[in-house]
Amino acid sequence: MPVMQLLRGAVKHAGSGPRCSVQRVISAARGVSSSSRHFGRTHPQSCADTDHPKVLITGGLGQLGVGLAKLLRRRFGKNNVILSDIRKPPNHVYHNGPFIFSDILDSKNLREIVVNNNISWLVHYSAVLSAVGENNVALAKEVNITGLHNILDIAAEHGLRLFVPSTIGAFGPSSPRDPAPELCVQRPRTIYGVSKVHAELMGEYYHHRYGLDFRCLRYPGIISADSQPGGGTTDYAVQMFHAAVKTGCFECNLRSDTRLPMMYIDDCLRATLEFLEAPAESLLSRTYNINATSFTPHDLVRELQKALPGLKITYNVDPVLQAIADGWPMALEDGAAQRDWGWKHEYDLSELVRTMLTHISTGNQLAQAY
Ligand SMILES: NC(=O)C1=CN([C@@H]2O[C@H](COP(=O)(O)OP(=O)(O)OC[C@H]3O[C@@H](n4cnc5c(N)ncnc54)[C@H](O)[C@@H]3O)[C@@H](O)[C@H]2O)C=CC1
Ligand SMILES: CC(=O)[C@H](N)C(=O)O
Repeated sequence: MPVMQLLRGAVKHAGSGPRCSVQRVISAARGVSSSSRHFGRTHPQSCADTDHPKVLITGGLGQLGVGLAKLLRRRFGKNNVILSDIRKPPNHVYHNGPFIFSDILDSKNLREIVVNNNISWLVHYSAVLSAVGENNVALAKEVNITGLHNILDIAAEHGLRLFVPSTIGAFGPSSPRDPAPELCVQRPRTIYGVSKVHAELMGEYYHHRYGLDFRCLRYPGIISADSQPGGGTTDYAVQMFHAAVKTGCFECNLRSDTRLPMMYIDDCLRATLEFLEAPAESLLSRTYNINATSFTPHDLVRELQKALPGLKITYNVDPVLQAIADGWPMALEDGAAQRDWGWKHEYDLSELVRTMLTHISTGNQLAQAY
């Protein structure tokens, strides 16, 4: 495909987009002049492959961002990974590496951050999750859809490698549930799910149309010990661990037989890094399922009671959350991720429970010691 034709397409796109200017695309195109780097169809390695990438993480103060920053900083160097969010970071985060304020709805500010810091990889974690989204649809639309549009445009203009997580919530009641394949009917009934299907499709469109190095993993519910979940349907599982250790009792808001795909945070973050580092030519797809374990509240209680026999659980089902969970898959089919970039999970339910209990108990002992 002649480069000029592609650039014309890019300029046309920029002119019609709400926040793109032709000037910016022309500047991007200048960087392309000797090859079809940014908007070409050749799907190039968009970061400096011989160097460490310079990574920006949006929404970095949520359940996943701080852990990912820690992992990426170990690999690429502390100053090459910038966390950002619209909230004030706790002291330990502030002192552990670069942090800046960034509202993804402010595309000018976002663009400045990308340019001034020479960003080459963007991990887009900002989002409003399923439970909060059903409570505030307008906010979910703004953050998950308008915010994503800003991110896509900036990533395409500046030739970034862009990672956007999707979720089990991108499937719905009419999707196959056990397991959900990579490609199937996706008709979610939450604004969160709809926005994530939109993100998958828009990212893939930008990849095919402009050569954006878009990468997307559908995460299961993530279980972590030292970061709190941000308002999702799978939050009960993380809360149950903390309550089990601290008080010995817990009221669960999902039915005891609700089976959902879950993953320990270390598996999730490792998957993200391995996928980000995978050579572009090995990726036959741009959106992959990843799977680890699946359990019900009842399974989790049984496993926890092996270590904490006195644990008492009651059920007070939230009908909104239950309806969401009932429309989600019980497991994800992740053969393509295994085949294309070598994905393999490490934590099954018993290993996950053992690790979580160790972390939470140690954290509590340390907290008591101070
Ligand atoms: N935690 C989980 O179980 C799963 C998470 N994911 C996805 O992974 C990503 C990260 O998830 P979590 O860390 O759990 O989310 P979270 O809800 O804990 O954190 C999201 C962060 O986004 C920030 N944010 C909200 N509005 C913003 C704005 N306008 N500008 C910049 N930041 C803004 C919030 O302040 C918050 O720190 C999300 O995209 C989520 O959909 C997908 C599947 C499972
Ligand atoms: C599975 C997710 O995407 C998230 N944890 C939620 O429950 O909304």
